[in-house]
Amino acid sequence: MDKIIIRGGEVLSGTIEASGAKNAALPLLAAAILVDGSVTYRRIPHLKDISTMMTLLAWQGAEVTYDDQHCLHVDTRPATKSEAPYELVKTMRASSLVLGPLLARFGEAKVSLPGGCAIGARPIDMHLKGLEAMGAEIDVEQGDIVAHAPNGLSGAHIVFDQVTVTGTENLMMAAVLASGMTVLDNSAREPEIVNLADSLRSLGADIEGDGTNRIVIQGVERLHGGEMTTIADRIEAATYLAAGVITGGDVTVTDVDPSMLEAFLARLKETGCTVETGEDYIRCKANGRLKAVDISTLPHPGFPTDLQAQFMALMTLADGTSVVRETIFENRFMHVQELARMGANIRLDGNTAIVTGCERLQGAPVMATDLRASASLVLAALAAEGETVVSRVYHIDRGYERIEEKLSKLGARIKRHSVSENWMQGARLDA
Ligand SMILES: CC(=O)N[C@H]1[C@@H](OP(=O)(O)OP(=O)(O)OC[C@H]2O[C@@H](n3ccc(=O)[nH]c3=O)[C@H](O)[C@@H]2O)O[C@H](CO)[C@@H](O)[C@@H]1O
Ligand SMILES: C=C(OP(=O)(O)O)C(=O)O
Repeated sequence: MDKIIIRGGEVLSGTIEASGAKNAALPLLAAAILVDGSVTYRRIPHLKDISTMMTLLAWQGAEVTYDDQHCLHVDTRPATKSEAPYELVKTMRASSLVLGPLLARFGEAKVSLPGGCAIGARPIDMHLKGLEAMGAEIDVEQGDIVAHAPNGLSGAHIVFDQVTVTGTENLMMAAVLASGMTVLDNSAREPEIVNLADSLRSLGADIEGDGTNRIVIQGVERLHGGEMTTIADRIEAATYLAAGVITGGDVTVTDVDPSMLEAFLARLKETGCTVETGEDYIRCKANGRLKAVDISTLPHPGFPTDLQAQFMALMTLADGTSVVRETIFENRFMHVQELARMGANIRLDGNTAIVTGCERLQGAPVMATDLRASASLVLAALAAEGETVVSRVYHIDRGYERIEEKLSKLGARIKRHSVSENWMQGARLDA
């Protein structure tokens, strides 16, 4: 288990490129199961969840080859297994994404249920209800979802009770090869869903309305091979912009479409930062102490839950009191206690955190508990006085490609140590 050591107090400035998005690349990779041909993937981030998905596809019998770190080829035509076993997918929440594609392709699937995680329950009942409406028979046996559609899937009208990102992706993929028309109402509108729909269309799928509440899919006989390119990781981009702002700096992230981050950038402007955007870049510059701003997480185009922890880190040093409301995940406040160890003043009340900005944070040993909670600790550490040691950084590695390298490029003093080394002796950055 690696640790990241940060000596705070450096003002970050400069320019970095956004990586491809984990949350877009995973559904694109799952979609390979539907394709009767070879798919070339571009801008695939080098992350643990991605290698888990590739291992799964290879285990099912697909040919998976790397061109370089960010480009790979997947051909699922040789695949014969319609399963996603626990041992292979237990660390990847997105394992449920292969359920729709496997069922569409093989008429059967056995997929290990994603467990709960630190941020809360991760139910998939709406995915299952949708697949049943399309003709599947589904049982849960010993932690696995066992699904059959011996006569194939048929189009259906599905109204989601609640906006679900993975649910929308799963049913959209299942519907692409189903017979007839599927209508998905109250669909999620995240940019990652548009990325998936665009990619599937380029391989022959008939999908309309992605990016809106209603998606209409007319099933087709087959998808042909081709290319899929992952969109920029908007959450990663926003995290680096926040790193600039929390240290009083000026950071530009390139290769990212700013329209994906409107809610976040609007709140950042309210804190008093200067935000400049171009077609494919975002620049944020701090102008003195941030002002406190309230946020409430919502499905896209609302403020993303995946940025709640990072925004809270900014608010720990803001002038005034901000109210942070989490409406998507009941337990996504694991960072609060760790931020408190660094001197933050945060009171929890149900799904709301009341953050009273303080003058300074102090470095401390802290523990990462989930992906974005870890990012918030890194942000706090960059602004804190002294040294912070963040342990359990495997959480960060699920979503941030080369984080030390990127932050170092912006001027941060950050280093990774593996516990196999004597990190207590070798870790200090003040040499
Ligand atoms: C709407 C939303 O912001 N979704 C976030 C969610 O996506 P993810 O796809 O993981 O989760 P969903 O969008 O499906 O879940 C949204 C909400 O619906 C509930 N639910 C979902 C499916 C289901 O069958 N039954 C059910 O009750 C969940 O408990 C949650 O409260 O986590 C990802 C990782 O942090 C984020 O990138 C997504 O932005
Ligand atoms: C929690 C996240 O991912 P996952 O759904 O893979 O757990 C995230 O991307 O913030």
